[in-house]
Amino acid sequence: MSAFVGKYADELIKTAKYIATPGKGILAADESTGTIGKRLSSINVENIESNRQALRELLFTSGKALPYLSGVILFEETLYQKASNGKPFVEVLQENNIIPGIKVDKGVVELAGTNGETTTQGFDSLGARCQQYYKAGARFAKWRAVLKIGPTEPSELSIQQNAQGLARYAIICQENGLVPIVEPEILTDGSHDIKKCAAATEIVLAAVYKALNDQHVLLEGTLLKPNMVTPGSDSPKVTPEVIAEYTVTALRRTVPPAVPGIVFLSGGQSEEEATLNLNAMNKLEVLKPWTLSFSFGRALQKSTLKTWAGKKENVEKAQEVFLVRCKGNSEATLGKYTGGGAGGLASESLFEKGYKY
Ligand SMILES: O=P(O)(O)OC[C@H]1O[C@](O)(COP(=O)(O)O)[C@@H](O)[C@@H]1O
Repeated sequence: MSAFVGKYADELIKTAKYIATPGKGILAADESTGTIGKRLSSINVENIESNRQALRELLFTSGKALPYLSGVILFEETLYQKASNGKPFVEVLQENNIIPGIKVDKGVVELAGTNGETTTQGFDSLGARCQQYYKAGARFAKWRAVLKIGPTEPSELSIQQNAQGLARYAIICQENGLVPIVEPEILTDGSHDIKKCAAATEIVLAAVYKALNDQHVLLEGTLLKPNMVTPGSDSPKVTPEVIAEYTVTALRRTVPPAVPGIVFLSGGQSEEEATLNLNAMNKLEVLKPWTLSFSFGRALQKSTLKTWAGKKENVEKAQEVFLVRCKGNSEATLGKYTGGGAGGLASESLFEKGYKY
């Protein structure tokens, strides 16, 4: 069995490697219209295109924060939007050496006969959409599979369906020049301990890499976006060092060294927690053959969003707050974060029970 080496192979490898540059990470700004609506309503801002554009412009023109980013994930609407000076967002990012990426999944649907487990939709004309997105300047993609922990979950059905789905998505992206970010997110909901999360994470990742291999995916041209291994949201918290130990162990057991980078999701952790956990992983003195970095949505944007509050006069202040988070996470990719980033605001938990994206 060998990997598919199509016409984009060299470019895929180069792109994935660049995104995984130590000291840089990904801003996940790919919230679908429904999800961004929730974020905007938290600051009493209406979910209309001009407000979505204004938020994205604030982020993408945060001059000093941009050197800490290697990629930004966009939602389709944003890929074709422009800054208020008329420059397409794609160009704004490229000029700052940030690779534009695109969310290509279409959300999740329930798997019949399960206890609320899901599979991800979006295969219809996926190849054609990837071609269009490549033409528009995207060079990587994201597809999110969602799994949960329960008495009998994740079930074998959900593990297999989601692994196959991620692998099929990944190879279609590679055939069309986009580096696939493979995201099997195990939700943090529940009262389980960290060991249970570790076991679920290992089982899921092992299935994902088997499926990627079966579908001839070129691992060197992919990135992984996993959950960190933590206790369930209804269990007592543990230190970043414990999270780091369990997370890195699970990854070392399942993710091949051919994968250049692992970029974590934040999954409802507070901004500060997510940064401290990433930092602790990078401080661990064990062999880690991949870059460990971030692809945070909420944990990069929450305090920025609050500071902005939808008001033009707050843009500059909000960009300063965004810089603090980006710089802190950049330091965390090198194990050099000393903490205390943005004060109280950044320590608020972003977790919502049974969160529907
Ligand atoms: O359900 P949606 O709209 O795709 O959004 C899911 C969000 O979750 C992510 O995959 C991870 O975000 P978090 O870091 O906030 O957990 C984002 O990339 C994405 O915006």
